[in-house]
Amino acid sequence: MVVSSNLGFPRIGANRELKKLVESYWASKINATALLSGAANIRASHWELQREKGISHIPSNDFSFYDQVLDHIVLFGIEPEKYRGIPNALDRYFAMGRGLQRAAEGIDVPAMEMKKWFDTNYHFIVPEVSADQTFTLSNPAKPVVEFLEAKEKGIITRPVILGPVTFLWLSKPAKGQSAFNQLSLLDKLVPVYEKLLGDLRDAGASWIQLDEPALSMDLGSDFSAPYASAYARLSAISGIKIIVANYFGRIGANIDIVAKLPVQAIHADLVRAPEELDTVIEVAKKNNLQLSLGVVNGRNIWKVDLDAAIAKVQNAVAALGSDNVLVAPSCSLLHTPHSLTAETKMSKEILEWLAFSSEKLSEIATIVGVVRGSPSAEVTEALEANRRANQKRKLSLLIHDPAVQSELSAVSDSMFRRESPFESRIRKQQAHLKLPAFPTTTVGSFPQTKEVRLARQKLKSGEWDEATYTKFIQDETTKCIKIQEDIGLDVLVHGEFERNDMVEYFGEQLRGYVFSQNGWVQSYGSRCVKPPIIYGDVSRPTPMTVDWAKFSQSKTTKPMKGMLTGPVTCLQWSFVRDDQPRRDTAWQLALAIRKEVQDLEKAGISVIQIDEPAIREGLPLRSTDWAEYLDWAAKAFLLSSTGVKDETQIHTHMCYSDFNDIFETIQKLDADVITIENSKSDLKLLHAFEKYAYTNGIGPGLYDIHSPRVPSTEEMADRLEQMLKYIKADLLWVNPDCGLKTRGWPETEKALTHMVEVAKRVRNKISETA
Ligand SMILES: CN1c2c(nc(N)[nH]c2=O)NC[C@@H]1CNc1ccc(C(=O)N[C@@H](CCC(=O)N[C@@H](CCC(=O)N[C@@H](CCC(=O)O)C(=O)O)C(=O)O)C(=O)O)cc1
Ligand SMILES: N[C@@H](CCS)C(=O)O
Ligand SMILES: [Zn+2]
Repeated sequence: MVVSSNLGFPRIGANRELKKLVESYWASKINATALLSGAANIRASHWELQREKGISHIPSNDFSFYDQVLDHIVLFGIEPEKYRGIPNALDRYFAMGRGLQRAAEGIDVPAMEMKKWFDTNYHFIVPEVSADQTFTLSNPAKPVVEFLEAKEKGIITRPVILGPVTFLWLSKPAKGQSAFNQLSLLDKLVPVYEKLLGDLRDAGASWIQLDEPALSMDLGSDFSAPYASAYARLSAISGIKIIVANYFGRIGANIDIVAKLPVQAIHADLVRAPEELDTVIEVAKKNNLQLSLGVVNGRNIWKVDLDAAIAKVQNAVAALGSDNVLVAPSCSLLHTPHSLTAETKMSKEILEWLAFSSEKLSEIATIVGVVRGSPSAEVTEALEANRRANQKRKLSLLIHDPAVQSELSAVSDSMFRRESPFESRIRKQQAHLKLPAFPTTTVGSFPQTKEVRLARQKLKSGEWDEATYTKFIQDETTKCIKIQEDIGLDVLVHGEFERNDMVEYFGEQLRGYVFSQNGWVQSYGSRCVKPPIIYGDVSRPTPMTVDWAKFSQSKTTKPMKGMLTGPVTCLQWSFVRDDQPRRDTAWQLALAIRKEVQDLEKAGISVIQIDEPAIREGLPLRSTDWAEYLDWAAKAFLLSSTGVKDETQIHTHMCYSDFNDIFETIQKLDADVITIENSKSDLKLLHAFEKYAYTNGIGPGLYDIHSPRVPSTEEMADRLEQMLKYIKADLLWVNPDCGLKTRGWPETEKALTHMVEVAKRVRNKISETA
């Protein structure tokens, strides 16, 4: 019988209960017991929900207090040395995620590096391994504990574990270690998996899901033998069935690796790679494998086309037999919100086109109900409702806007270029901005305190009127500007207090977008985002940020940056329509932002930052697809940014990624200044400058903003010294890694004071030696 299955459920809870629990624990408002029991309640309700929805293979160990990769670091006993002195296991765990500073106990540890999880907006903690690394299974082991927890509730789950090859592929050499082939550690890691799988079997598990999304990447033949040998050992464990899950992309040439895996089932992402259906069926048939078909999109929120999905499943059933087919989401549902239940305010017409995680489970159950034959009345009605909804979406008058389409077709080459090259622009800009050497700035946001968030909640609930809210935000902005002046920063920002989020805020003001009330998705740790939804052609009915920019500039004589989110980031961090190429949507966004940039310039704003933190994240997983993406993505940024005079200084900002791969594209964006994350990745970014002589202004972040830890002046001065080895002094800016919205005020002021002190020191040093 065809099996309904799930690869992972969003862990934050229907109303972000996990976020609230974890943050209360960090603030010492609840103790560990309350945290643990709250978490157990969340897990129980998710397992129950999946059972009610009719899912047979329900995942466990998809829950995490911070990040699933961090969980594996603990599971395999490879916490870096510097955290081992922290006595309490939970505090040690969180310290790795977010750093810990407890002066009284002499504890001062930074967070481990965080990176984007493949091409998603989820961030994972990067495991650190040394060439002589040893691994031990933690006791108790989290996957076993959570399996037993579900079993006690009568649910036999399918534990989800990150596969050994992907785990090592994601890891990096520990600090101080020179590069080595992490795969060489596989032989030492596999015994830990053997023990874990054996323990899970003894606990009563029959299926285990090993996630190997590295199979979506360009791996090369070096990976073939390690995959084969690791999985040969794991499949020798009797009494357990293994499903290897690939997601986020096509398997491509790695199909040769997959075909040799001696496991019981494979999962393929047929949303990202629909063209691979025949290939995976063939491989499954030849190798006597069960096949899990990822036919419901785990990365987007549109209702599935049930007929198309059913046809794919029927194909597989015809070839493999119904006992060998599983129906699944394309990837874990971690990347879509919990459920549509709370959406009471969205346009009914659009709401009907959507499916969040819970609704996706129903879609899976419906597919299975149909392919099993003799569908119930409920299944038949679900199928018909799906057909009606998708048909209505196709024909809806809300989607197409001829004005936007004609503007898009009128885009010309000159709209991708500034008037003059950087060398002459920067002279004109400097004549008017008169900035010192090593100008100091910040990336945009300042602490989004509880008060700021509550103010917005009061506005939403009607407790405050618009005028009261605006006055509150104006006061916050004014205070923030004064603080920056007191600290001595050179180019100021308004602090972004009026924004709930850097993408959602724009989504709320653009046509072609709707936003949800409760469509939260985990971004990292306890932090969530509510991606707005692009359902149609995008345009800007009225200026979006000009009033705030004018207000802020009026409060200071220093340059105030206009602050916008770039088109690729708006695209990447929204749920995007799937009925036209992403390029077209990005360029529509770019045209809207271009108008905003021009309006800011007209309003007297002479420095405008267009953030593109997600440009690297959008890079396709396979390098053969890079050139096409990079071309349209760079053009989207250029389209948004080049419609201004030479005198207007365009900044951009990037974070959360390894940028070495796209350095040439960063140069092509031709921003006058880029502030770019750098501090957590051990200055790896700077090595790119050995290859490429970057020609425009650049501020590699001097400190990590994800941790409440205050970096010392010396620490940042050292970093700046390092940077000077790679970057010409007259191009170098001094700034943090990213915006400060997640920080508190006390640490923000201290850290920025140290940072400005560093800039002053280096200016003095340079003028002494001149
Ligand atoms: C820069 N980053 C961003 C990414 N993606 C985005 N879409 N946006 C980003 O900024 N990806 C990469 C990184 C990830 N980094 C972060 C950093 C910080 C957050 C974050 O702080 N998220 C907030 C939610 C932000 C938000 O939308 N706030 C709203 C609603 C706030 C709220 O929860 N209100 C409460 C009431 C008030 C209260 O009690 O606090 C409620 O409704 O119950 C707002 O400000 O109005 C978070 O809290 O997680 C995300 C990604
Ligand atoms: N301007 C934004 C960029 C974050 S990536 C901020 O400062 O929060
Ligand atoms: Zn950033």
